[in-house]
Amino acid sequence: MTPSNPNTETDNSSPQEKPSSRRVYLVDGARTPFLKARGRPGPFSPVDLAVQCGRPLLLRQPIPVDAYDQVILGCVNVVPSEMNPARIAALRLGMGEAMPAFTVQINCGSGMQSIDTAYKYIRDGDSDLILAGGTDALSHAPMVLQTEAVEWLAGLNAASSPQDYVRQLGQFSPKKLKPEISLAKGLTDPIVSLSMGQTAEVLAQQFNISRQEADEYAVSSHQRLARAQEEGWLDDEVVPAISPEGELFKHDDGVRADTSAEALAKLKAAFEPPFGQVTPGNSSQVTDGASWLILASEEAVKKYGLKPRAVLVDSEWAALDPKIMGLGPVLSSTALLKRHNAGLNDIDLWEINEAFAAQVLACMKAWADPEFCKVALGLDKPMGKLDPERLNIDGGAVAMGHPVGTSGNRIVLHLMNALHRKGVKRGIATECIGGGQSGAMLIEAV
Ligand SMILES: CC(=O)SCCNC(=O)CCNC(=O)[C@H](O)C(C)(C)COP(=O)(O)OP(=O)(O)OC[C@H]1O[C@@H](n2cnc3c(N)ncnc32)[C@H](O)[C@@H]1OP(=O)(O)O
Repeated sequence: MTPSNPNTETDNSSPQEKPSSRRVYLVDGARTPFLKARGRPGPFSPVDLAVQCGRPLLLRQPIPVDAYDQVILGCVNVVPSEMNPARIAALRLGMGEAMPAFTVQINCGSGMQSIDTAYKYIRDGDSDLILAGGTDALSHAPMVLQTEAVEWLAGLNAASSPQDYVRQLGQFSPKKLKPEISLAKGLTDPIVSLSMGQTAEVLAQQFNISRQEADEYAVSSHQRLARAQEEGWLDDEVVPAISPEGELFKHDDGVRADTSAEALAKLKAAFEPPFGQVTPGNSSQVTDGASWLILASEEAVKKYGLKPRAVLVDSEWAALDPKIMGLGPVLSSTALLKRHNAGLNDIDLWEINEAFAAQVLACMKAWADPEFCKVALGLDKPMGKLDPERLNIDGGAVAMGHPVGTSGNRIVLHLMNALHRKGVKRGIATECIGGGQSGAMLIEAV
């Protein structure tokens, strides 16, 4: 199974030929700690999370909060009490009644889509300052009644006589009231009827990824994140969150510094029991969290005396068979690399969102596979081996979790900070997207 969608064909124009008339800067960003969903609604709704990290971010920049042109927020699991969370967040952040704000949803790409939309508004001269983010509280994903239960309740409401009412009551069975968890539905592709975890199993098979390889990758994700927390490398990026009850959350709480390949080997397959490779230990965790980035034009940088951290150089989206959605990063980022005449290791740092350990490993193997590169990417020779020391250097979603509408934003935010810490220039952040899409962004530290 190899992608061959014409949308993945790269255009060979140089970056100068794109209509990029204005530079777009990434000025600053912040996120909440990522909090593991533990079977009941967590302390924060999607908007609460966005406000928790948005407020300190806005306060630490010398920009009046009403000077932004707009607010764009990715969110997958919008809760019914927070329709258009972007606008609610903007108002709760005190950005003023006149602040336009809209929400974008492209599954796991939502937090990156908000950045890309902001980038294009600024690049094309329509805006100068945009707050772009992502938020999701997966622990708040609603439980929904099955159609049978809804029909029964409708019948009860429509009863026109006491006899009708009693007859309808007689149709009741407790089984009807068993709720459907909307999250499990949302994480299943409706076109190919595979859960996201099953799509990772497809890739593990196709690229011969062993359980051990996936588990070892997962251990390294935990170790890298634990180290980054210990060394304070996330202190600029993660702002503490305080619940209405006064509980303080300071760190991503899914990390397990003490995990080991031996412990992971004991876990049962989560999606294809009993023989599948994908387990709770080598999957991204189901999590709540939010992230924001401030994007600005050169004019806004000068006007407010901002100190930008990176330039957003270029972005790319790709689409492919939903069954192999996890290979999306290979398509979108190879298109970026081609356009900028770069190889995998010409990029100093990579963030590939860790939907599943096997999925990230499949991307690496696809780039090294001559047949895949020929058929799917139109290349005479393979892209080669991406140096693992350049990839997800401070861990990823396997260790910290994956609030789906947020992660695309988080990886760009973290890449910007990691480029600075390491004193290097170019980075690509890329992610797969349920439904068979992918986004990639090339940024350069300034
Ligand atoms: C485009 C995209 O991005 S697609 C991706 C979208 N996101 C997803 O699909 C989410 C994927 N992940 C999931 O669905 C869930 O995490 C699942 C189903 C894999 C696992 O869910 P849960 O069973 O709730 O996981 P949980 O964290 O409780 O772990 C289950 C067990 O494994 C153990 N475990 C998990 N990780 C580790 C670890 N690193 N080390 C040791 N034990 C571990 C837990 O302790 C737990 O054991 P227990 O039952 O004895 O307490």
